[in-house]
Amino acid sequence: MSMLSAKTPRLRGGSKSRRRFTPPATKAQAAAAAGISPSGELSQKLEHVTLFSYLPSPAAHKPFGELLDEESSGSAPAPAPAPPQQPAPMDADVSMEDRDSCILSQDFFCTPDYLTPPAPQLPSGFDADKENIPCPKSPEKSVARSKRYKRDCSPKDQSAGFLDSDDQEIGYQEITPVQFGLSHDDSEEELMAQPCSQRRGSYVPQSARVLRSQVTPPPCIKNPYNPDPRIDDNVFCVRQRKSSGASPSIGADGLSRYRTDFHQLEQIGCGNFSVVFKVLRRIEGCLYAVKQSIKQLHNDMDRRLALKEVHTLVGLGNHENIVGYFTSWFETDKLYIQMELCDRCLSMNRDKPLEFGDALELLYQVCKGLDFIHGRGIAHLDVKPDNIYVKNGVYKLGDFGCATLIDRSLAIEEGDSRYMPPEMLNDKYEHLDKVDIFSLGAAVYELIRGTPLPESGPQFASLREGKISLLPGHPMQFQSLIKSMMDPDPVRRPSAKEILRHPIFEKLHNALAKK
Ligand SMILES: Nc1ncnc2c1ncn2[C@@H]1O[C@H](COP(=O)(O)OP(=O)(O)OP(=O)(O)O)[C@@H](O)[C@H]1O
Ligand SMILES: [Mg+2]
Repeated sequence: MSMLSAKTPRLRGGSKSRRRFTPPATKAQAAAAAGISPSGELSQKLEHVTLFSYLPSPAAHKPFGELLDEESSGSAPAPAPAPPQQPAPMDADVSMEDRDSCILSQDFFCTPDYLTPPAPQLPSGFDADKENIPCPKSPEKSVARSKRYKRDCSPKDQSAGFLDSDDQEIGYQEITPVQFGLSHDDSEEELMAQPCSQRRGSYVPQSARVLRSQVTPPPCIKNPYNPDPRIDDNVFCVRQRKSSGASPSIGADGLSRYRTDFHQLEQIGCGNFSVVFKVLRRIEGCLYAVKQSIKQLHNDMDRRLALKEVHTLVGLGNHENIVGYFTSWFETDKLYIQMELCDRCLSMNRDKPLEFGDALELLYQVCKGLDFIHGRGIAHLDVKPDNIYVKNGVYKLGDFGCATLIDRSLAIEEGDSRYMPPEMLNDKYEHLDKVDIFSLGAAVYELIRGTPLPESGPQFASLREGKISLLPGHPMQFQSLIKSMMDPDPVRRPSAKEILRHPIFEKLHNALAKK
């Protein structure tokens, strides 16, 4: 009986859905690795975050709204008598979680959202009836990576995608965003400022708003050692219309780090969870890609899930065939990841089938990337043309949002079902490295044929039974390699290392050796 007939393949809300599986026996380890335990990674990975223990006063634990109530009514209840000194709770996990959430909501996300006003702005005729006091809206719960939807975010629709996401946050937070002085390279900030300036009940003090309106982001500085022809020289000519005073430090006091450090050029991509922009780092005069989460990450769990990608990239280190990582930070409840800028991803120009030479090169280089990550005990789990980028002819694996440990000690999140092997559909996770091999085989197969892989139906099933159509114009040796990568049995699929040693790459090896 084939693996597929053992269990009907499930469709997960379309090809883009992801499922999360946490092995019951390893949940505690997963939590520890996610930084929930006292020895978790979070404190080590985020340079500016210190997860030390605050010993907050009872007031410090009060919800923001309650503190506002007390201040505004001027009748803060007398503080409760100090409780007798209690020994620290024995449940280390619980206490650590408390401490984390305390830090995460203040120190960690040092953004305008968390500025505490000197007094709330109450409507006139306030009658001291507490129930009538306007409070900030409660955050809506969101799940970082479970609700997948793909918005129309073609690179042409750049501003729409960006403003749309910002509108959401403005609408929800009722906060005046950073308003830089408007210079002609900042039309986007100008647009952001408009709806907010008309809002009532902002929780940002007037003085802070005035200060921000006088701040202009630092200019972009040309780097003479990096004459990048992709950068339009006009970017460097933008003059500051207003003086910002000590502009280099403005990122630290709640002002936008993104806008302070980067000049946004254009949107270059969009996934189910993120929008990616081509940016110029002002101080360096160099181009980067900055990936910004679409959804606001309101709660700790969302933020930890989003950080998985960052932690994987940091854990992996550098490799030519893995997209380069620089830094990351949270801002307005979104995660920003600064990465190496690539020219495009492979799903662009998909209408033109990949030629044999290019397919071979692609297979070889991505296998080198996979061999590197598998060697470090990590599986990508979302290998597909969308997540393979090209830069100067070099193929790079990106989007580590689904990556996990091969030993299954972390939660497993499935990637795009079009490239998913049969064992994943049957909840068999014993050979996670071979999941990547199947997905790469399927991606190359799709790119060679030039037609999208099915999301369901008989063709979807037969591909997972090892029945792949002939690829005219491609050597049989190559076709059988692709077929072996898509073998229904993960054990029979070659490893990345074995693929790299395949005789078909001999010519490539020789060419490389001659260089
Ligand atoms: N470093 C980069 N350089 C150039 N383009 C990039 C880069 N990173 C991402 N992109 C583009 O942005 C798109 C979306 O990025 P990414 O896949 O990381 O987002 P995602 O929301 O995690 O996607 P998914 O829907 O696959 O989960 C990519 O398909 C690619 O076109
Ligand atoms: Mg992606």
